[in-house]
Amino acid sequence: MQILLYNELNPAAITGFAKWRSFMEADDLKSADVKKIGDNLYRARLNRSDRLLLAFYHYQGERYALVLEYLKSHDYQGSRFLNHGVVVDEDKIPPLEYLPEDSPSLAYINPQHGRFNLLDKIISFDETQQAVFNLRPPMVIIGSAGSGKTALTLEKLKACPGDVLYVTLSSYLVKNSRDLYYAHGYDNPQQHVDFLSFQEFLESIQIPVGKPINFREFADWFSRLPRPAIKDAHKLFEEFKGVLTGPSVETAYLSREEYLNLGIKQSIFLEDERAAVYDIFSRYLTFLQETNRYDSNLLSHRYLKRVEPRYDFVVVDEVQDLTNIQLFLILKALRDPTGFLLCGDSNQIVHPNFFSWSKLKSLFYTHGELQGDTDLIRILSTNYRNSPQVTALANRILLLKNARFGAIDRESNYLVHSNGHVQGDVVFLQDRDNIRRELDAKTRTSTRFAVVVMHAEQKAEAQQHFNTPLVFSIQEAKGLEYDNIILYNFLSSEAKRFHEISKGVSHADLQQGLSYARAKDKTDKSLETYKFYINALYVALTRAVRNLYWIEADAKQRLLDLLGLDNALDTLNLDNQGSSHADWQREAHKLELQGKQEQAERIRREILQQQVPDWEVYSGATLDALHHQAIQSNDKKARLALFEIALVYEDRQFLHDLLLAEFKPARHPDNGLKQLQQKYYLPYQAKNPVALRNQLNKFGVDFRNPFNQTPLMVAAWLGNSTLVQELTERDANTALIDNNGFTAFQIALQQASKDEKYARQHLGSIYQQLEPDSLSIQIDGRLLKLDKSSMEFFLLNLLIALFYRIIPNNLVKKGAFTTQAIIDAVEHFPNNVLAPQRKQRAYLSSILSKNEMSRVDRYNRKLFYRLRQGHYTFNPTLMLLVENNWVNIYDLLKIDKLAYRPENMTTWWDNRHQEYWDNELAQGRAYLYQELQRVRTLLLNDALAMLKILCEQELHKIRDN
Ligand SMILES: Nc1ncnc2c1ncn2[C@@H]1O[C@H](COP(=O)(O)OP(=O)(O)OP(=O)(O)O)[C@@H](O)[C@H]1O
Repeated sequence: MQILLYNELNPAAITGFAKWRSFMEADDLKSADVKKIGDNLYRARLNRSDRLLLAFYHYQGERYALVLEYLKSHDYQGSRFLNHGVVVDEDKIPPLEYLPEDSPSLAYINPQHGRFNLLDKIISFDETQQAVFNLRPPMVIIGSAGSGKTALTLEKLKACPGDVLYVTLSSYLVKNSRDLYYAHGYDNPQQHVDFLSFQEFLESIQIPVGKPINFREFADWFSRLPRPAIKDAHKLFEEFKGVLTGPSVETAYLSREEYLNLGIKQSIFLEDERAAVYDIFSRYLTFLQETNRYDSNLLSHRYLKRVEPRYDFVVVDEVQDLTNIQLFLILKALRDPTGFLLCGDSNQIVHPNFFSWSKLKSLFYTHGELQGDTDLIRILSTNYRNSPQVTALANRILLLKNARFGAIDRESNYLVHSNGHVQGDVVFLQDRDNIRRELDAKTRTSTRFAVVVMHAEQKAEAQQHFNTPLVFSIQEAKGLEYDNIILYNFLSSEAKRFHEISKGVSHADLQQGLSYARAKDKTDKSLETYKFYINALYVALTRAVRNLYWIEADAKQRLLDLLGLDNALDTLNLDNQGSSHADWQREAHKLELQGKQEQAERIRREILQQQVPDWEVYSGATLDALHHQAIQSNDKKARLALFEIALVYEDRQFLHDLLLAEFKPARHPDNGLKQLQQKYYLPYQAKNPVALRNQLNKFGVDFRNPFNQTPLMVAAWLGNSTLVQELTERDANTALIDNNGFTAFQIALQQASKDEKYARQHLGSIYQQLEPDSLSIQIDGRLLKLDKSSMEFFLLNLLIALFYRIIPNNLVKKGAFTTQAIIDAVEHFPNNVLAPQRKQRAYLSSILSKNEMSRVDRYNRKLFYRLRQGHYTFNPTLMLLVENNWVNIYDLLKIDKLAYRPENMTTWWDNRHQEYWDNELAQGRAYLYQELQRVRTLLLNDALAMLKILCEQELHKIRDN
């Protein structure tokens, strides 16, 4: 057997490793003392106290033992791979006698290299990947889709200490990469990583005023222009982004003269159209201003003055999707201008954005600190995702592109080898009724088949034949992957253009391989547009992991022949393909995260047949209306509803109002609670929650009950870990809030802080599922993402959860949150939720004071305001991103709702001495309001004074000139 070692392990530091290794290599399991402790997880004994964790795999007939972790002194508790709290009773486990027969196989193992890397899965880098991994930044990694760029960059990122940024355009990719980085409990105290979308990166410099403009809004505005000389909104939008505002880093946008003088290959519009384009562009600038929208290129240019160097290392993924100015802005955030790694694939550009690797290089040499001929670029050419059959076809497209247009630059000039661990097929089909019917009938309910067309307008036609909700235009398909892709009339819809593209190219040209030569016709004005069509085709078919079903009405097109597709089948026989309800729910969720709302909604409507509940959900305005109706008019139904809400949210004011209105049940909240349980919450406590599952299927996983709670919130409230698990598997949204402003996670923290049994028995098993990845906050007008791995994330969530419970009783003494209150709240939290060192008084006090808003500290998140010594409340200017809206913390948590709970009283509705305490608390609340207002005024005055100084400086400058 062969032994591979996790790349972060140092064998020299593992006592007894060499001896143990020799036992394993000789397949002597007995001497190596191996015992199975989990799913493909084994422990081996090195000596009396130290252990190794391993897993077995095979690859190409060979067996491998992969050493994952070195556990000193039986430290199973500290393992990344074991559930915290797990007890491994070694004496009770028999030693392993034979190697497991069913060990999983790996897609690839590099026999030259005794190491492996680990993200969500084991990765053994091939020689090229390994060579890149060993390089020092700066570097640029180019590779086809599925060549391991993201995997490699993330591994590279882990090796960089300090403040690190991972940034890319798509927020879905950001989430994915973040999950890969933290997979299997990865933790690196040497670095602080921000995972940001480009939009978030802009917001982290300063939250812009207004909203970013998107194509839909642009097209809407454009359609209202009186008789514009240019008709194509999409093309214009691309020109504005890619030509007028994107490329230059010196000016925000090209002047009319500069634009009119652009070379023939620098614009997608002909010379005689450009004056009209510029006229529309001028109006576009006014439109942006008038509607409070911003263009991210123009904003990037403005932010060049504002961005500060704050990162030691930056990774930019999918760099080809960014414009020069956007990239330039990102790199200006570097402390050392050479600390970057960019990766991308110019063949995947489906916008005419004039990107080329050589232009990118010149950006660094002209504006960056790079000198001479630093060899920045590395190419990855093995594909680990697509089947060899799909890769072979993709390669022919690259050859054709090269033969027709020449190399755009040397760096885009490479073919791809398939790793070949998945096999598939390319099936070329005639566009006939029987074929479409067969495909539709067999695949319409499968999440593994998607239809791709060239233009958005073609989707309607495709949808007449294919009933799957998974129909995408090429713009939408970018970044997606499916086992099977149906390419529908991709060429026939643009037959003329593809005919142009294939003109003058022969089979012999494609035999010659790639050559680095310029395009045959240098004045070819349509090059950039054609490049878009050929790239679109490349992107479309590389979405197929295994099989491609390519249907064309005109199967005799020259380009098809060049690709070796000369014999279209006119019959097809497929096996029935179908996916489960849960698969479709997951698919809808995934598409939603990727911003593909249209397809996600179709899945929900047509496949999941989701409905909107027929009951009223009370929150915000509907709750106010209910209150009015219940109290002002003698409406029994409304009174009962308000009573139930009072019980759910422990709202003393509502209860009080109902008592005054002589609603009798309000005198006996305990009876009311019992009925409430029966009426609403029993399904959540059932062992086999059939009724609840029916509701989930009917209304979706995040439906709201009348009290504005989602099923996940209720499950968290009850501490029902089986249900939390089931809901998380159905992708329940952890970011939603109830009427208290609490997420399911905060509800669990609140319960655990007041109930020892809950904390000990339930919190540990639901915590990770409920915990959102991060919390976005706004401080000093800038976005900050508090990652869940940080203590600030934990503390802020905890204090939000404790707000209504802790603050009132302290406020009557003019106090707020104290370290002691936090210690009491987390006392029974298990160690996997909060490590013992994080429960220590000194540590908790240091986190509170480090994040006090006036404290000078590089990592101060300014979360808290010190009301008096040892007493903290939230910074009054703190904003949180809640359900996609920025909300001030004191609009989320309402000071008016604070209610005093005397310690000697057993229930929250006990109203003895209420008047006295209400009075006391009213004074406390007035004090808190006053204090917060004072802080806001101080900050405002400071800001005004600063503004005055800046204005005066500017005035002086103007006068001096
Ligand atoms: N050496 C390897 N051995 C096995 N699997 C690998 C290897 N390198 C990459 N992979 C896997 O191949 C898949 C594609 O990798 P990755 O997503 O990093 O590619 P990419 O180049 O970023 O693709 P895209 O441009 O489409 O985003 C991933 O599942 C990754 O784990």
